[in-house]
Amino acid sequence: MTATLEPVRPMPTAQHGPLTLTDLTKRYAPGLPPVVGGLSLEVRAGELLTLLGPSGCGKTTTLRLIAGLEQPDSGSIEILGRSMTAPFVPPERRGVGLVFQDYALFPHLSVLGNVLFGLRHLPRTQRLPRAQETLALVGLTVFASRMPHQLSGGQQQRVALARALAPRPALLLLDEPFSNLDAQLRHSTRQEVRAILRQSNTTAILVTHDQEEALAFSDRLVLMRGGHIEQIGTPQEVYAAPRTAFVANFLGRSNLLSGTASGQTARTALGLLPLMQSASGPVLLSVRAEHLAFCDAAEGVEVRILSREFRGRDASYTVQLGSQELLVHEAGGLLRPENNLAHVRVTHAATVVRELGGQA
Ligand SMILES: Nc1ncnc2c1ncn2[C@@H]1O[C@H](COP(=O)(O)OP(=O)(O)OP(=O)(O)O)[C@@H](O)[C@H]1O
Repeated sequence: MTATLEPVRPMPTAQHGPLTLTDLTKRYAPGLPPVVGGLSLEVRAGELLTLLGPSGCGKTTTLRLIAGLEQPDSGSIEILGRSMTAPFVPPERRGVGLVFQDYALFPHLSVLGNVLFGLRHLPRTQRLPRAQETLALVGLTVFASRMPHQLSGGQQQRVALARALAPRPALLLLDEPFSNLDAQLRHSTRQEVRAILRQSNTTAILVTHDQEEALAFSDRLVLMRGGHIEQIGTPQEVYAAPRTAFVANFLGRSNLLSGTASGQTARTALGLLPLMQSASGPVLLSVRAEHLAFCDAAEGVEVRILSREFRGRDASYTVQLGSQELLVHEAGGLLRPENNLAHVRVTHAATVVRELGGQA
């Protein structure tokens, strides 16, 4: 992976980002709630953005709308400042590359043939150099004459990536591209693809329902729920400061705890907790499972260990505090027996996910 790929398309200006979605709405059937409802989003040049959310929240539909494979009911899509929706621009004229989970390589064409296929619009003399340059970018030069079935899943996915990148799209759309790969290959392919996109300064949108993938891959992630954006931000921002109980639970494991806030602290069943943001009155707080720690009796509150699970790098304990069950993650082995009393304390400031007296 030593080659670089110079963009030939006009670089987006401050006014013309690679993609702007405004109030995008899509219903598959009249009368039913929209699958994508009033979604607005600005994607920045060279950004790796992830659409993350539970099954059926509208991720793939959003991607298909951007690609032109579906038409929105209302709202607009602009790519490099050009409207795709008024009038409707067909997929092949959008300058958008697509990579799907099933690679969709042509089985009867070699690796080089697959990459050349997407370059038919170029003058003949430019096609071969461009295909070779792109194969070098994805580290597959030595496999150019192989047939797809002679490659591993990860290599096939890199061919699919090369085929999508070769025309130098303004925007690359990746729909669950790693989900057909086993755990180890999935991890290494994800890292390789990320490095390739960075190196070619490609703007890309990844769809996934895998939170670990979204956290590792994205510059910003968009957490979707029921066709709308629940929260958008860098992975660190969204993980550290979930704005709603849904986000807190979807991204990582959180405990939701009620309390009474007064400025930067709240009184809860776990004692007086520091808060990430100030609030007053009744609140719902999120406390990450890894922000609860077992401790000596003098430092924490008493809980009963109900069950435990070994997870490799840590152990997960379900403990009972009064009528509430809490999740505690502890690094190291499976050290604590079930059905025993223990003590826990909170090690980090809690996040206010809802002020119960006022607005959400
Ligand atoms: N062609 C279609 N006709 C009717 N309903 C559809 C169609 N495509 C998707 N849907 C419905 O729209 C909703 C959103 O689907 P979509 O595929 O966008 O979700 P998703 O977030 O990508 O889910 P997943 O992670 O399971 O792929 C789902 O309820 C789905 O059943």
